[in-house]
Amino acid sequence: MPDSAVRAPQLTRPKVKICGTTSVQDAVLCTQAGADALGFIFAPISKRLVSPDVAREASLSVGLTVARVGVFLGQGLDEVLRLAEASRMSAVQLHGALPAEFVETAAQFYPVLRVVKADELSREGERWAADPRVTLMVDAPNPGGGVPLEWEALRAGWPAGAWLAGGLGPGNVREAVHLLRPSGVDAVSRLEASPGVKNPQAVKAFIDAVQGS
Ligand SMILES: O=C(O)c1ccccc1NCC(=O)[C@H](O)[C@H](O)COP(=O)(O)O
Repeated sequence: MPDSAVRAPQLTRPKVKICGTTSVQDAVLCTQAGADALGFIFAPISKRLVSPDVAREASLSVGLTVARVGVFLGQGLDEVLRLAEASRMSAVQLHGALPAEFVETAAQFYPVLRVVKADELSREGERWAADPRVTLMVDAPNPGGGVPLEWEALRAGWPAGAWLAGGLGPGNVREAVHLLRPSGVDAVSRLEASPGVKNPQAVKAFIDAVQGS
């Protein structure tokens, strides 16, 4: 059966989040290329770690309509909220094994992009389905690792509204969007010249590919 016979056509294109912003210059570059959201990584283990001061300046440089998402892994709630506030984030992205209460409390302050692994999707999808403050994002086990997921295997249980990350780039994002119809896509590794530094051509090609999908 052709794909068009089993799925309604997507009426709106997925939002595009470009992660790992470490400079004002790259924040402006991604915004001008058409990004809907920029990710700023505050997880200390990341090779794309950004300081709150730079994130704040970048956040204030991109105008009203671009979301600024603070990315956290292995950090306490106090630290998440403190860094998000200091750097003028408009949302938080929470990785790792966390109790639902953690996510719930964070959602009282910021919209949450809750990152889950493929095998957590069903349980977490049910948990947050009725909560508009929490959006699920499915990512590879190693965030920022540039490794794509098995999209076909995700199709059957894909929840409405979920976002997709993991090894997306200009060359494969159209296929992923076609298969899963995510509400948003997120990428970093395949859009960089080096860790933490964007490749302008790759950023533009990625956003253009999503907008044309
Ligand atoms: O990218 C990192 O270094 C990182 C480190 C720790 C936690 C999260 C991290 N990235 C989060 C993202 O949102 C990435 O864009 C996402 O994992 C996709 O990355 P990639 O597969 O490289 O496109």
